[in-house]
Amino acid sequence: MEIRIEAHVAHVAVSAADVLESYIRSGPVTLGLATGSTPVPTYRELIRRHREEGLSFARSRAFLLDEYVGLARSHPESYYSVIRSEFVSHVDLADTAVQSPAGQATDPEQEAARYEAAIRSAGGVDIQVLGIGSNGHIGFNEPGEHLDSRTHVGLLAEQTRTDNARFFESIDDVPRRCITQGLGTIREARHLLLIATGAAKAEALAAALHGPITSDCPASVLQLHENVTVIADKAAASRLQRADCGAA
Ligand SMILES: N[C@@H]1[C@@H](O)[C@H](O)[C@@H](COP(=O)(O)O)O[C@@H]1O
Repeated sequence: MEIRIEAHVAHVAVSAADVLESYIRSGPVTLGLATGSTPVPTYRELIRRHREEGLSFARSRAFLLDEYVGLARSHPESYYSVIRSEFVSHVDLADTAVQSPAGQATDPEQEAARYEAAIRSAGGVDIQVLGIGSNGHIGFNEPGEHLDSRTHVGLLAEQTRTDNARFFESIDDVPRRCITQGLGTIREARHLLLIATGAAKAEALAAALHGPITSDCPASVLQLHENVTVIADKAAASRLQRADCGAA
């Protein structure tokens, strides 16, 4: 596992964009994209490189990690909409090349199985961007999730609904269910790129990287993967062990 600790969020974005750019330039690539606020500066940096440096996504395709159940795709907070407004619509990544679970499917369980199969038949994800929830979730795999789980319908933890209420008018508008790639699905990506910024992530990041591998902290499955890059700002890294901080 490589851990990079950067002084500022802007440096985190540059560092994460560097990792992604090396894949994007290398040929056809399948990106795993995350939503949430953490990767937004990284996406902005990639958009800048597209506009100013000719970075092309024409040979890329992408799968999203997760989606709320019950929100129409047209809802501004559906992850289908968010990834387009924050990233995809600003670069030459074809809209049809970006897949996500359909949160309004009449049978969400069947949709989860379809999405899992779609990722597999595309040959899997080359590089998966991940954020981390303040409770240690990745995707929407909440504490208690089986470490080998596949794409499934899940319930959002109350902590997650509280954290995400800022994107909605009130907490009552935050969906209670989701379709998320499972921890086993995420672990099959060939490279995991976890981005963490801000003091609110410090506890969860330390538990994920240094604590026991346990479903109490879903992000601890990163310790089971051979190719992981963690990029954090100083605030998020403040609880990491001294050796990691010294290596930065
Ligand atoms: N499902 C998403 C995750 O994919 C994201 O990584 C995490 C952290 O979000 P943020 O980056 O906004 O802190 O929670 C959200 O609910």
